[in-house]
Amino acid sequence: MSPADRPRKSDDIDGGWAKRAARKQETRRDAASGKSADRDSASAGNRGGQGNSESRQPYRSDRDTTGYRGRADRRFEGKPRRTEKPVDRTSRESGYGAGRSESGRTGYGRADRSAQAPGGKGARAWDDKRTGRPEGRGYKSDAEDFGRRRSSEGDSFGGRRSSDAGRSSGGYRSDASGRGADPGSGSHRRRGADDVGGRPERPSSAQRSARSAAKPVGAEKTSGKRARRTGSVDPAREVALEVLRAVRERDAYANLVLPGLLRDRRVSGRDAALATELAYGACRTQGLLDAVIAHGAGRSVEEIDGPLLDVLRLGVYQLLRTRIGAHAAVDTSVALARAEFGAGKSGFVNAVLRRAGEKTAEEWVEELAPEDPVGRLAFEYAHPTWIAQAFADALGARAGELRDLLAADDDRPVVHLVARPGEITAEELALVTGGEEGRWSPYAVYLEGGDPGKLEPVREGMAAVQDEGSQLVALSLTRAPLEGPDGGRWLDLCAGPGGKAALLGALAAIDRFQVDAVEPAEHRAELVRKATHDLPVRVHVVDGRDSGLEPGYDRILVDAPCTGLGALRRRPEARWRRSPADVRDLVVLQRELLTAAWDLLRPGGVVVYSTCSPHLAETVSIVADHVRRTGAVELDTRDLLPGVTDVGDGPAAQLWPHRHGTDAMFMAALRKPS
Ligand SMILES: C[S@@+](CC[C@H](N)C(=O)[O-])C[C@H]1O[C@@H](n2cnc3c(N)ncnc32)[C@H](O)[C@@H]1O
Repeated sequence: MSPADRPRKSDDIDGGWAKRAARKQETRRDAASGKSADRDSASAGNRGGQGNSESRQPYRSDRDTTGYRGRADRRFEGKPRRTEKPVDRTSRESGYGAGRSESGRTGYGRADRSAQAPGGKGARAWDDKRTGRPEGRGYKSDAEDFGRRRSSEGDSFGGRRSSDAGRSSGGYRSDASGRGADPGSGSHRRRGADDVGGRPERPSSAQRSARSAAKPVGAEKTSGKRARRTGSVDPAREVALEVLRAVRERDAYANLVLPGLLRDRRVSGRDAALATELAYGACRTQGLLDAVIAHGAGRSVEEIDGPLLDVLRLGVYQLLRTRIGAHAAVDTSVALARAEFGAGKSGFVNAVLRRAGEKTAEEWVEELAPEDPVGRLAFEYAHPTWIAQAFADALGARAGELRDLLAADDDRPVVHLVARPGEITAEELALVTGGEEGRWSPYAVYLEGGDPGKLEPVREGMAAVQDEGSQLVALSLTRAPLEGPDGGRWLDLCAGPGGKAALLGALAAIDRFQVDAVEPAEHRAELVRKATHDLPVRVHVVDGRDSGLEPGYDRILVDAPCTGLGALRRRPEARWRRSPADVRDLVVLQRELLTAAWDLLRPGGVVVYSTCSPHLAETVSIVADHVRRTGAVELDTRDLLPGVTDVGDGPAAQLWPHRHGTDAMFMAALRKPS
């Protein structure tokens, strides 16, 4: 039986988690104060194969009546637990249709208005006029709730989509599902010329006072005096604009830049949530936005100055993909442009946005999308056509699911945690975090919101953020049947940043096995070291194609460098950075890495080849070529994923965001004939 399949849930979880967390803290304190290493090793558990038998089943033997259950009950007293609440998984995981309106609009207008005028009566009256709700009916608290939420993209900040907020905050749900879900109804859906026509509405006094503290983007570099004088740019949009600029000018990753900016500018709560939505949303939908901008400007976007284009993208995103009021979208964009470039260019921004606001997103799709079905869907869901085509090819006979897939790809992913085997069970982790146990991996927990970095089990290294699909890849390696006994030599040939190496290491520790982890990039190797520091994992900073490691491994994971097309939802700008040329380059490396792994594998051993891309050239083509060249025996990978449905016709397995709620991970298990 592989370690992954051992009984994992304690009969009684009292004491286990809390006691182990306390031990870890004690160990760290002792280490800091130089206390005996003997006691450290005795109390910290038994890593790296040096331990006693407790390391094999630590959470079974580890009980304490003062422990976990009592503490958890006290800690979560009065709070609803997600495990006790029926959850509409289908709607959350296939996301788009239920979670967002058909038009892709999100409910950020509410948060936005609150951000501009916290509790401000003027802004609220305006809001209520447009929504038809009785004045003052609780939108502020909805927005606050929304502001506290986060996405897995945002690392430490960010908001979840309106529908998610609605699920937990009651009042907002009917609003989102009623008005937002129907593309043809509701006061926010269609904006006539009166909404955006003429000059933008003068902001309310509450809006003006909330904005007055804001310092315009790039004020120091560009037009500081003018910017300070106008003083009408809100901090959320300033930050979002800076993210767009960093992505465009420096090829930065939005989800790496944003948290630092929010911290530096002290933007938090609702403003942080709004900044996150605007920055990520505008990055993600760039293709659609640019088509509308080019149409409105009467020239291609390449002919528009980059910084000005950023302002336009931010504005058009608000107009087409959020329920932020048209006048607020235009007004704030014009203010940003004026602060940055002066009155002349702000007039250009005003004109382009007015044109963009003359139609809904659906109407722009009707007018501007290509006619072929894949190109049209790609345009509608703001994906490059070649990527949508690659998805359709990988879906094969079920290419009819392309719309669902693209929609799920546009949705913010739910945060998945992995409960480190031997440290904490998924059941315990779900209770501690208020999360929900995963559907497919015995170690997965879904988190509704919040910053996972602040959770105690994560801080203590007992759990980590990891997509459930990635967990299944690591588990499939440990479950694959070998010929002959497992000698306990495992290899992760492409390990950085170490998510799968950590799960493999935790499972290996239970059997006192050893994992070698290869990563050629030093900074990524350092991340592997951090992720696996208390596990039996040795990190080698070498090229996997020429590692110099001793052959004879029982199990090898080749989680190959790939285009990442299966994880686009995690990297807002990624889809516009990739090109078909990347595929051509990467398949060469992928083939070479799989060959190198094969040479390091013992007869009867198993390689799992995986990618976070469903592109056929990176997946089944690589495997078929390898089988042809080496005579590898292709195992039925579906057998290694018990309970996971709908992963294809085999022998390889393909996960999908719209079917499984995971990244689109591909995996194939290959055994070397004895
Ligand atoms: C898809 S990522 C692996 C993710 C990792 N398994 C995890 O779960 O955290 C691919 C990794 O392969 C590394 N890589 C790139 N070229 C490589 C090579 N020639 N040999 C080994 N690893 C390589 C990349 O630096 C990257 O960290």
